Amino acid sequence: MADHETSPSQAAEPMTLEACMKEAEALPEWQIIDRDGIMKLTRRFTFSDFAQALAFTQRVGDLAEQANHHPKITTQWGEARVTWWSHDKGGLCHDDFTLAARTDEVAK
Ligand SMILES: C[C@H](O)[C@H](O)[C@H]1CNC2=NC(N)=NC(=O)C2=N1
Repeated sequence: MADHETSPSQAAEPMTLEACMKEAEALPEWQIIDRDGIMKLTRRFTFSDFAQALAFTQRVGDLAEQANHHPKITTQWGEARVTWWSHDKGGLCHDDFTLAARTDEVAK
C-alpha cells in the first residue's frame, strides 16, 4: 500500500456529520448525539426485567471484546442504553456503525 494511502480503519479523522447521517439511515432506532464535541451513536433497549437487561449487557460486552471496540453501556431494571464512539478518533467511525448493527442482532 502506497504511503499516502490508508485503509478506512486507519483513518486519523472521525467521520463527518454528513457521512454519519448517511450510515445512520440503516440504523433507524439509533440516534447520533454530540457530547462535548464528540459525536456518538446511542440507542435505548427495553426488557421485561433486570435479568434480561443484564444478559443483553453481557452479550454486548462479549461482541465488544471480540472486536476490541467497546461501548458505554448503562444497565438498569428493564432497560439498557448502548452508546458507541471511537475513543481514539474522538468521534464516530465506520466500526461504530458496524457494531451498532451487531448490537441490534444480540438484542433479539
Ligand atoms: C488498548 C485498546 O486496544 C484500545 O484502548 C481500544 C479499546 N477499545 C476501544 N473502544 C472504543 N470505542 N474506542 C477505542 O478507541 C478503543 N480502543
